[in-house]
Amino acid sequence: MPVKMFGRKVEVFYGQKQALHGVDLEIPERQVTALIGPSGCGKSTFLRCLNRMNDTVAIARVVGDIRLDGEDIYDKSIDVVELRARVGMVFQKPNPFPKSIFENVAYGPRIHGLFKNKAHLQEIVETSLKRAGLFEEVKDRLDEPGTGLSGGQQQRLCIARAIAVSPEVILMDEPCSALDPIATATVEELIDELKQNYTIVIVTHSMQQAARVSQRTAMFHLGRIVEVGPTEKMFSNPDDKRTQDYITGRFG
Ligand SMILES: Nc1ncnc2c1ncn2[C@@H]1O[C@H](COP(=O)(O)OP(=O)(O)OP(=O)(O)O)[C@@H](O)[C@H]1O
Repeated sequence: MPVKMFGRKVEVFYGQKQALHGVDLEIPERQVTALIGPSGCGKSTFLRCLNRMNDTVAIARVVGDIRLDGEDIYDKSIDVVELRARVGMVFQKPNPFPKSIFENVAYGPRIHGLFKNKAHLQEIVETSLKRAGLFEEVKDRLDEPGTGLSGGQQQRLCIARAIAVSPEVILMDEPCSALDPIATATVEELIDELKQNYTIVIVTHSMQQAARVSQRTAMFHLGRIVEVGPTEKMFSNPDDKRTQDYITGRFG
């Protein structure tokens, strides 16, 4: 698999406190990479480096080399708005805008000027909702508020919103933690389908979820990656004792 993104010697500081220490990670194209590890080990911090979300945290400082298709995403020439369209994000808590279902998905294409005319915008919205596995459930009420959907539907709406700007990479920070088991299963199936077209990086606290949806897993501990490899191996025969202890529930 070609490498879509990589981080090399990534260090992140929040003020004086160092949250990541020399993290190296390659993200293969069109696969799902899971980031696991105990609370506070730096998973979300690393995820947020991949689309420069840490720029929004005043005290955060990122050091190291992070590349998308070989290009340094922290280079001065990089337009961060454009970067975040290429590397989209889905958050823990579904966060639809207080707008209609249609406008939630149309928002990105509107601000990025990605459509030729009204019919084209409609087509983008419909395709994105279909890819997010939500279209059939909402096609008759596209003008109703996105906030009126169920939690699982809202999260798929947020995935449709991310997809609408044709991202290459989708970052997901515990996307199912606010969902019930049925909605979680639907979103997990969706993630599995999405990897045909997108590179996905997911932070999860659920070992079962990491095992179900990812092909590659990176285990974080105290701001470092202690082990990374094919998910199957990580969960059946890990090399590092900390991985073994974590996946068997002995800590974290
Ligand atoms: N905005 C911030 N300001 C200060 N410290 C922060 C900030 N965000 C994260 N940290 C610290 O950085 C470290 C790593 O946090 P991070 O959220 O990346 O961990 P995590 O592995 O994603 O944890 P969790 O699984 O609990 O979400 C923690 O010690 C945390 O307290």
